[in-house]
Amino acid sequence: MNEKMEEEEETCNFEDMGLDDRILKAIAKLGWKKPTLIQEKAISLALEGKDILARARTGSGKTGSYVVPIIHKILKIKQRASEQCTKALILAPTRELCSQAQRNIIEMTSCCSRDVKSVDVSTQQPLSVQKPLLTEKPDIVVGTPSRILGHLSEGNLHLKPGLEMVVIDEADLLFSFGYEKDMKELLTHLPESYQAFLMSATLSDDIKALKSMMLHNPVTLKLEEPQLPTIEKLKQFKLRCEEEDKFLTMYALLKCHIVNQFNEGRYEIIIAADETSLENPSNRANNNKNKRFRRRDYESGISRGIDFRNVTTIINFDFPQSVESYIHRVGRTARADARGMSLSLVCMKETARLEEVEKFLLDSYPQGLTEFKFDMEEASGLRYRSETARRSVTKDAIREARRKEIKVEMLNSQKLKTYFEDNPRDLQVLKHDKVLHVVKVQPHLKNVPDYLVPQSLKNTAKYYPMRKSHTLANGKRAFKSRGQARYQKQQADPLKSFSFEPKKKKRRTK
Ligand SMILES: Nc1ncnc2c1ncn2[C@@H]1O[C@H](COP(=O)(O)OP(=O)(O)OP(=O)(O)O)[C@@H](O)[C@H]1O
Repeated sequence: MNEKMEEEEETCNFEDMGLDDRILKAIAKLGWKKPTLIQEKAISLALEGKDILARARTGSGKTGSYVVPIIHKILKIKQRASEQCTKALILAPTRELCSQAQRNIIEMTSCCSRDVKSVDVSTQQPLSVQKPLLTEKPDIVVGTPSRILGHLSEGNLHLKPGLEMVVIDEADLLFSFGYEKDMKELLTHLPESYQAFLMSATLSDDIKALKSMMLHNPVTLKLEEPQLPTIEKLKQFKLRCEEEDKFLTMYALLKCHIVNQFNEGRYEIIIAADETSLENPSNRANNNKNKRFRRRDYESGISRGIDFRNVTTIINFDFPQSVESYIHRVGRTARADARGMSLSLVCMKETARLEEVEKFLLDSYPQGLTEFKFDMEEASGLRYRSETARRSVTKDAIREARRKEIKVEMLNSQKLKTYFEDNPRDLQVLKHDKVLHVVKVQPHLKNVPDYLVPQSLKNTAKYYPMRKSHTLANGKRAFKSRGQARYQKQQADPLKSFSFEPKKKKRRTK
C-alpha cells in the first residue's frame, strides 16, 4: 500500500480552502477563526478525494476535519440534482461520540439545513421507531457499528446505492469495544468504492487492521505536535499529599475555593466523573458475563473524546492509571484554541505513575508538572469538617439523592405527562412516595469561617483562566452574572415586571 507522509506547509484560512459559502458562514457563527493543524491538512486532502488516516492529539478539532469536507462534498453533489440517497456514514464507538458528531454536523449545516439532512441512530430507541427517519434517506447517517448493522440487517438502511464517504471516529477504540465482527459484517453492505477517513488519537495495531480493511492508498496524517497543548495554553499542577489527606485537600479546594468561584459565576457547572476502566475497556468486558449488557454499557460510557465545552479546570483526585489516560483526562480542557488548567493530587503510591507522565511530557514540559503551592498544615483546621462531610456520604445517602433526582425528572417529564393524565393514581403515588432514608443536613457545616480558610487558597484565582472562551461568536458573553440573572428572572415574572403608568390627563385648554 502506497503511503505518503504529508509535510508541513504554510498555515491557511478556511476562506482559502474553496469551501461552500454556507459552510464558511456556519464556521463564522461558531467563532472558529482559523483551522486547527489537523483541519488545515485534512480538509484539503479530503476535498481532493483522498482516503485519510489521521492521528492527532485529543481536542485538536478532528471532528471538524471530516465534517467540513463531507458537507462541502454533499452540497456539491446536490448541485447535480442527483437522486436522494445516503452519501456519508459516520461510525463511532459510543453513543456520546455519535451525538457529538451529530451536534457538529448540525452546527456546520446551520446555514444549509434544508439541503443536508443527517440522522443519529445511536440513540436507545428501538430500530422500528428510527426506521421512518431512515426512509427519507438522510444524506448523513451517524451511529455505532452495532446500530448501523441492525438497521442494515432490518433493511431500513441501504448504503450500496450512493454511499460516497465513510468515517470511523475514535477508530482505535472500535476493536477494543468489541466491534471487530460487526465491522467485518458491515463492510459487506458498503459499495465497492468510497472515500474513507479513520480518525484516531493513537496509531495502534487495531488501526493497522482497520486501515487494511477500509482504506485505499491513504494519506497518513501523523501530526508531530505534542500530545497536550503548550504550557502557555495548559497549566498542569501537581500536589503531593498523603492518600488519607486527599479528601481533606479536595474539601478545602471545593469548599473554600471552587464553590466560591462557582458562586461568583466563574463556572457554570462542576462535573464529577469516575473513570469506569477507561484505560482498558477489555478488562471490563472480561468481568461481564452478559454480552448484551456489555455492549450497551460501552455505548453509554463517558469516555475518551467527549467534548465538554469550555472546561477550565480538571482535577485528578486519583492519579490516572496510565499516560494515555492522563492525556485524555487532562485533554478535556484547553481544547482547540481555549486555555485551561489541571491539578493532580499525587500520593506516595502514585509517584511512579506521575514520573511516567512527566517523562512522557518532557519535551513540552521540561520542568515537569508545576508544584501547586498548598500547605497541608493550613488545612488542618478543616480536618474535622472534612471527616464529618465524608462520613455523611453513605451509599444510602447517594441512593436517596439519586432517587430524588429521578422523581423530579419524572414529575417534570413532558413524555410522561400524558401517561400521568391517563393514570392520575400513579402520579399521586409518585408524589407521595415516602423517603426511605433521611439525609441529615448539617447546617453548621454550610459556611466556612474565614479563619479556617487556608491562606494559600484565599488568593489562587489567578491560576484559573477567566472564561473568555465563553464569549460567543456574536461578541456577547455566554454566561450571565448573578445580577443579570436576577434581573432577567425578575423581568420574566409578570407580577414583578408589571409597571403601570397612569395616563396623563390632558390639560384643558381654555
Ligand atoms: N478551528 C477551530 N477553532 C476553534 N475551535 C475549534 C476549531 N475546531 C474545533 N474546535 C472546537 O474544539 C473542540 C474540540 O474539537 P473536537 O471534539 O473535534 O476535537 P477532537 O480532536 O475530536 O478531540 P478528541 O480526540 O478528544 O475527540 C470542540 O469544542 C470544537 O468545537
